[in-house]
Amino acid sequence: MTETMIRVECLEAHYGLGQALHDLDMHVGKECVAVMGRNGVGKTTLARVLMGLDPPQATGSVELLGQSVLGWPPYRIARLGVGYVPQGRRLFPSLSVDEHLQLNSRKGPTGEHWSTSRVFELFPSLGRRRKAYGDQISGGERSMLAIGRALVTNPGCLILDEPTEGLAPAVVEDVALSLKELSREGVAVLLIEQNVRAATLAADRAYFMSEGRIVHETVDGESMSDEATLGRYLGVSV
Ligand SMILES: Nc1ncnc2c1ncn2[C@@H]1O[C@H](COP(=O)(O)OP(=O)(O)OP(=O)(O)O)[C@@H](O)[C@H]1O
Repeated sequence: MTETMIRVECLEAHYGLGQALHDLDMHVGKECVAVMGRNGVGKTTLARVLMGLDPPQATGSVELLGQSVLGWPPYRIARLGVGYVPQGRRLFPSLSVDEHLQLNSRKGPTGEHWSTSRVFELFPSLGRRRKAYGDQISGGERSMLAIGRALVTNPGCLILDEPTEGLAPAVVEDVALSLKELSREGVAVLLIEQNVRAATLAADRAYFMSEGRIVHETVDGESMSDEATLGRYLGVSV
């Protein structure tokens, strides 16, 4: 058992009177763990709670990199060494690709391993668009930039909300394998995914969510792309 980098206990989250998360427990060590589930089951809500984003309102316990962070503002959680790739990417139209990366580059819990040039090695097509602005790049390039922007903070823990959405299959594989590699380097990676291929390639194990609850957790040796599991929790066939 590796050191626990993300620990969630008895987590509940509400949007006003509506409850989106129920009694969630999960833990992530220096590994890549996928969170899977259909649309609307609460995956983004979980990411927002971990990052301190409001709404929703949350109760319970969230420990990131050894600190109890529930109630902390997002900037403080980011400074602790938690990288975040939001759904929708949140890029700035008036900043170039280069500027997005330069603004976020810093030494983090894992040192200075991820530089701008290493991001461009990972995503060569993004490197060819380095002078383009945030609103001039394709959906796939936006995903790559959002991931790169999180990587250059050299996070100890990385939370990604459907990072492969909109990416071509070959790039999905590159991203998934680089997330796996990242986890091998000691980063805790929480990968929210609906792309089964990406999750299977990147993650060591998976939690499946339904209606705001964790309804299944893969056990040692259990495949997360098992046909019955995917049919039951994602409604897809392989
Ligand atoms: N800002 C909000 N205000 C009120 N309810 C919300 C808000 N955001 C999400 N919800 C509700 O919370 C529940 C969980 O939504 P969430 O976005 O976390 O699901 P998800 O699994 O990430 O879905 P998707 O894969 O479609 O992004 C849904 O019922 C959704 O309608």
